[in-house]
Amino acid sequence: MRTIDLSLYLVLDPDLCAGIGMVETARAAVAGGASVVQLRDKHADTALMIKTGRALKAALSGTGALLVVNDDVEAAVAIGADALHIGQEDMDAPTARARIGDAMILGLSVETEALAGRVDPAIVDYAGIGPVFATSTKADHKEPIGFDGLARLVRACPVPAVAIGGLKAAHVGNVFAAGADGLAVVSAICGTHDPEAAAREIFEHIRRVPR
Ligand SMILES: Cc1ncc(COP(=O)(O)OP(=O)(O)O)c(N)n1
Ligand SMILES: Cc1nc(C(=O)O)sc1CCOP(=O)(O)O
Ligand SMILES: [Mg+2]
Repeated sequence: MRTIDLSLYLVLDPDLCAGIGMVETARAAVAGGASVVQLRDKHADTALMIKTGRALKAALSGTGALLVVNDDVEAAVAIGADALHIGQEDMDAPTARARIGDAMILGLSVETEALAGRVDPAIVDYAGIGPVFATSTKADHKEPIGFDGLARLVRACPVPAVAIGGLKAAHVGNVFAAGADGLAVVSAICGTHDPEAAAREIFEHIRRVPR
């Protein structure tokens, strides 16, 4: 059984993290309560993804936090990442599963109710659902779905779900009320003057959610 604690899911951005770097940002966020760290670098080639991913894997070792690699299946396998995350336009889920084997967690982006209903729980372990709000972090994001849309997609989706897109600490209650298992954030942590404190603030909101 491939399981993942989606409660506080940090997605790294090399530009927003430029001050202290992605590895130090990840370390700080995990100290503040992040349960997952995704390496997302849209400009890196596979060699750089592998180099950064290995450094992240070493930094996360022993913390319990999981390392996810975005888009690059070859890098995910070479790093020995805990998970690969793909979008609808990256690769189909059966192909990704065949490439990563049975043990690695597979996450899939889902932007509509129809796509949520088509997720195969035998292949995909969690869904990234969004964008909840418009965000400048991802220029090519789809139409925002809001919390009502999030709730609809979560209901239609047969696997655990993490909400993404424009989310901040103040949204934690709405995210869990919509039925999601956690929130994925970039700018709420990356590039803040104190990523550990930023993560801790979100984590404290999560701890107070009645579950
Ligand atoms: C947790 C999570 N959810 C959604 C995405 C977006 O994936 P995708 O649609 O493939 O877009 P890019 O991130 O690759 O630009 C994600 N990365 N993580
Ligand atoms: C990486 C990503 N994927 C999205 C999606 O909707 O699939 S939105 C997004 C960026 C989220 O950044 P921020 O937390 O700074 O708004
Ligand atoms: Mg992608």
